[in-house]
Amino acid sequence: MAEPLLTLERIGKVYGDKTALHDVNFSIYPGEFIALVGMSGGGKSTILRLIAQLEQPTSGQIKYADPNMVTRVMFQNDRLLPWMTNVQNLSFKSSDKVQQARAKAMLETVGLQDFPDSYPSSLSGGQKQRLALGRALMADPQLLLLDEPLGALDALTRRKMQDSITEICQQQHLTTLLITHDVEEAARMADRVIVVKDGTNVYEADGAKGQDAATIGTVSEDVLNVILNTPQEV
Ligand SMILES: Nc1ncnc2c1ncn2[C@@H]1O[C@H](COP(=O)(O)OP(=O)(O)OP(=O)(O)O)[C@@H](O)[C@H]1O
Repeated sequence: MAEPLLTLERIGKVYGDKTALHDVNFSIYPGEFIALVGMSGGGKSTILRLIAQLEQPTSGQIKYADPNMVTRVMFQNDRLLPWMTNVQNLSFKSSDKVQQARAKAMLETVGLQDFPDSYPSSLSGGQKQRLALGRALMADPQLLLLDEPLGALDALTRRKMQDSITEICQQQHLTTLLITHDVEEAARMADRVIVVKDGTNVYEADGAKGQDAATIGTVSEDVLNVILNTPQEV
């Protein structure tokens, strides 16, 4: 197996008198799609912020294969720039021809090639998230972090976006970490599903990416049981 892109070792995070994380341990390997699932308040977003180096752990360490690893985060809120056109949101109005060509190609990758010159306000919720994904990918991240990116979408759009994101991540050979409350989403999209509960990773299952509905259902049920009832130490 390849060397991990990063490894969390005995990670703890304390805010004042609140322990958000204690003893989190897992590795992320190149090219894999991991989903972190669990109930609200379990510590998923804190893990993501530590991996993105937006905050430092209180104890333990994160070992990065490349200390200058490029990460990008995609949030539920698209954070697009409303005064720029769609293509400008990707090129940041760069006059560099290569950057402009990359932005156009990226619009195609995320399925928005027909709307380069309109503004984000004219896009649907799903399309805005596609553009936000494209913007994150413009940085060529070694690790893509998805923080509940589909949480605000209606059920049908959400389903379509799950498939699109999985496909794009696979095509681009991205390493991806998804945070979601939605156990079925995790099972459908991920190679590996990690359950985070009460500040620690309590369970891990193979995901059902690219598999049939029955397999997705079995994985979801298994993971849901752990979240609701029967924690086991990894
Ligand atoms: N900046 C902070 N200051 C104080 N407590 C915090 C801070 N950030 C997180 N916490 C606490 O740490 C715990 C874990 O929060 P975290 O947001 O990581 O959980 P989560 O699983 O991502 O939840 P959600 O799914 O609701 O985002 C919670 O009890 C939360 O209140």
